[in-house]
Amino acid sequence: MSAAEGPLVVGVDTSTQSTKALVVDAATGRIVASGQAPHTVSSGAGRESDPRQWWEALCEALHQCGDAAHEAAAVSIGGQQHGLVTLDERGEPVRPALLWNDVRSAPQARRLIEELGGPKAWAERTGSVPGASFTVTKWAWLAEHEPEAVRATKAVRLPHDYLTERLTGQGTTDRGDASGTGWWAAGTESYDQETLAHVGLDPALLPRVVRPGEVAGTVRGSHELPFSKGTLVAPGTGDNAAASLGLGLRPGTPVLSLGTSGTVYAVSRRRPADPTGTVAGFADAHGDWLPLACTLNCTLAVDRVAALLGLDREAVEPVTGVTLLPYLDGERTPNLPNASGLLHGLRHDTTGGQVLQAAYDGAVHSLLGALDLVLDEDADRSAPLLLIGGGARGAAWQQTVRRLSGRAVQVPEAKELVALGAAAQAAGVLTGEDPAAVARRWNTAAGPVLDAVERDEETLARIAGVLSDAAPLLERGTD
Ligand SMILES: Nc1ncnc2c1ncn2[C@@H]1O[C@H](COP(=O)(O)OP(=O)(O)O)[C@@H](O)[C@H]1O
Ligand SMILES: O=C(CO)[C@@H](O)[C@H](O)COP(=O)(O)O
Repeated sequence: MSAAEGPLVVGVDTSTQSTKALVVDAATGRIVASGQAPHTVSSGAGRESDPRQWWEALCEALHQCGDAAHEAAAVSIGGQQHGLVTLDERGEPVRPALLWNDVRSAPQARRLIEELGGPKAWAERTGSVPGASFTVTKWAWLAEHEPEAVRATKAVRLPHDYLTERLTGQGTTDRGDASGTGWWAAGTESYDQETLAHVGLDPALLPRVVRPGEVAGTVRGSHELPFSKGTLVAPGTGDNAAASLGLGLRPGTPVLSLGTSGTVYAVSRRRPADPTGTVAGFADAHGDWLPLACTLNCTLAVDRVAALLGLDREAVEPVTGVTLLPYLDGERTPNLPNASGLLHGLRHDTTGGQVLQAAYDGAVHSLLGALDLVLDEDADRSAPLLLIGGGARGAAWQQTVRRLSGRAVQVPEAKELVALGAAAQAAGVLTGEDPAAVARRWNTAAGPVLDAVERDEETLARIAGVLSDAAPLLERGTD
């Protein structure tokens, strides 16, 4: 391994299933060392994780990076969005964090939309119509179901804030992650006092919103971490905003991310406000906007179907009449929080491989339905879709996206774009450079382009038909 040409920076991705850390040469983008450690998520009624596990996973991932992490001059954390972290007066979690894919707060979401002016008013004020993923609905759920936990809460954080604060000792967040709470006003770029008062959350419990490019703090002395005391800490951001930095995205280029969540998004110069709620009007970590649609069921749901069938995830066969809506966790796009998975069209000659392909088709259909909605009128609709996230490595995912989108697909060779985006942000606070320009200099989006194929309109129409016909069942759920 040759010596680094520039200072070293650390980028972290603390997502739903694991925490990954990269030590990167800020001059070239070369990955000098990496580490990864898993987390557990509860199953059953909700989706929860103990934030202390994220910290332990961060320490483990950094230790795997060895001496390189110790030499780093700056660090930044990208993390799963929306999760509600409640801390007591000692900074310890009051209870496990409620995660983005916990749909128990769907009734609170409906109620808050109604009580605070309806969907259009919400979209104009906060950029988004909140669904069960948004932090504000989780806080309302907690107030209703565990008032003692709310009373014990002395600080409210998002997942990336929690880890950043454990590094610096200061409560901070950034505009990208704050925009997914539902209590951040997109027009004024500040906490929305009316919403906070309505849900009984004291603004003093919230972190300071650090500006893009500003230093959030420095690493305080810690025996657990390989960092040197005084290492700069960048603002960090939500994982989708971090990946958009990591790709060096310019406005109008579409991204499709296949991880625990499926997301489709693009950077925009215009502040989004979609009153249908399909597109969340997030801020990015850069000063622009990140209109985004998200599904709850992506790689984990399809892997679960493969496991049920006893098949390898690549063992797909072409489908004719089978439809599978893989809404194992309920769904957010379309907004069906009570839904469960639905299989239609089974015949004696249907094979397991066809059922598996139908699961991929169902997962991708939801994302592609939102693709045009996240793009500005002036976006280039023939540009290749950038395909990222763990699923982008899989041939079945790649072929399904190609066939159902009818677009060329580019698969960046860089695997960890969230962690790379965080590293680019860390490099930015160190050198004063624009982090997206850092990522472009690192050439992170480079990768093979798979040509466009004819769009499979028949499959898209069949899935849309089943979705529409099954609406009452999907809305009702199984309880
Ligand atoms: N080679 C592969 N082919 C298809 N899917 C893969 C491959 N490698 C990883 N995955 C999927 O990627 C997922 C993890 O993706 P990742 O983007 O890291 O998730 P998250 O950020 O939500 O924790 C796993 O659920 C797994 O199904
Ligand atoms: O809720 C959203 C976006 O709004 C999700 O994209 C989460 O941010 C979780 O991301 P992954 O763990 O799937 O990367």
